[in-house]
Amino acid sequence: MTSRKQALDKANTLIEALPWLSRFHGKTVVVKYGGNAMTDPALRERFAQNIVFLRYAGLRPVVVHGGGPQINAHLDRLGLTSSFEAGLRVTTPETMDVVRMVLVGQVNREIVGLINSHGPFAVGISGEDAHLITAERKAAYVDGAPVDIGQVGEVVDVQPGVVRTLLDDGRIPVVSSVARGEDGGIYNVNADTAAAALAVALEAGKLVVLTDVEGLYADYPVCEELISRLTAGELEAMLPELSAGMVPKMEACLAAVRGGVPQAHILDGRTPDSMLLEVFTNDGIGTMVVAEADEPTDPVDIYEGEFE
Ligand SMILES: Nc1ncnc2c1ncn2[C@@H]1O[C@H](COP(=O)(O)OP(=O)(O)O)[C@@H](O)[C@H]1O
Ligand SMILES: CC(=O)N[C@@H](CCC(=O)OP(=O)(O)O)C(=O)O
Repeated sequence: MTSRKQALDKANTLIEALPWLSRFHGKTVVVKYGGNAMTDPALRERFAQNIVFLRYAGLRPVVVHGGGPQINAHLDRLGLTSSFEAGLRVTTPETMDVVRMVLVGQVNREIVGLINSHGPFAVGISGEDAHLITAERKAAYVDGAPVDIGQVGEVVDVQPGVVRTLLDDGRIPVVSSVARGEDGGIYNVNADTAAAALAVALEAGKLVVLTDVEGLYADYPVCEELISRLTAGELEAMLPELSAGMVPKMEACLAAVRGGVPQAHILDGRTPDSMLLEVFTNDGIGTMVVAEADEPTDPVDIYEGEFE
């Protein structure tokens, strides 16, 4: 039986969520779900519950998913290899076929299915649909020298109408990071980059990036100093030092806050309910990026501002 103390603790947790519920009610939250955070079935189910919880709590969640490990597994099965430059997959036409098939045909369907076991919410779309994401060939450099990374896309336009329509209809859009090109081509956009571009276009209240580390470490790969909060300027200064997958991730957070999204978060997708803890409790977890040092992120500051 639940003791009086346990019951009070539960009630206090719910009450603690109240100012956060008030602050984020009706706000769009773009959640980037990374391929490395999707590998455990129990965590995947928990992720779907968290997303549906956000929806019932009155937020407007949009999921943008990756699937790097799943693409790698499929390439392996086909006996194909691919390499990465500056955290981006070198994408030949043959690789592009696999990327599109795995992201749109497999990973997107799995996430939609998981969410829809809780109700008729999720609708899967590709960035190609209704001109949602338009990209052009991205120029890449390694040590200052240009390198050909093939059909990797740089986002040049986002038409978020289809996502807004789904949100207005109470749905949860689940978006694959494949984009159309104005040249008639198809482009492989890093999912962190796609999520940030969509968050800016939707004027989201928050970008949440779920991955397989606690957040951004100042001392990677030692991993003892987690950075809990940093400004866009501080992040920009760190970018040249970052390695591998963290490069597109942190560039995405920077682009989001510079594009007007008030806060961007890197959270550990291996921690059950990290999204709920981040959105609805006073416990800061992971790494938060804000535009300026004095950016108000506590709901109390917001109330004072509003009711003075
Ligand atoms: N400074 C850093 N702090 C944290 N992780 C880092 C850092 N630099 C590089 N990494 C690496 O980046 C990885 C996350 O990127 P990635 O593997 O692309 O994840 P995802 O599949 O979630 O997009 C981490 O697992 C970690 O190994
Ligand atoms: C250009 C580029 O690198 N695209 C990524 C798209 C998927 C992705 O971003 O997946 P994660 O979020 O799981 O890393 C790729 O081909 O792996």
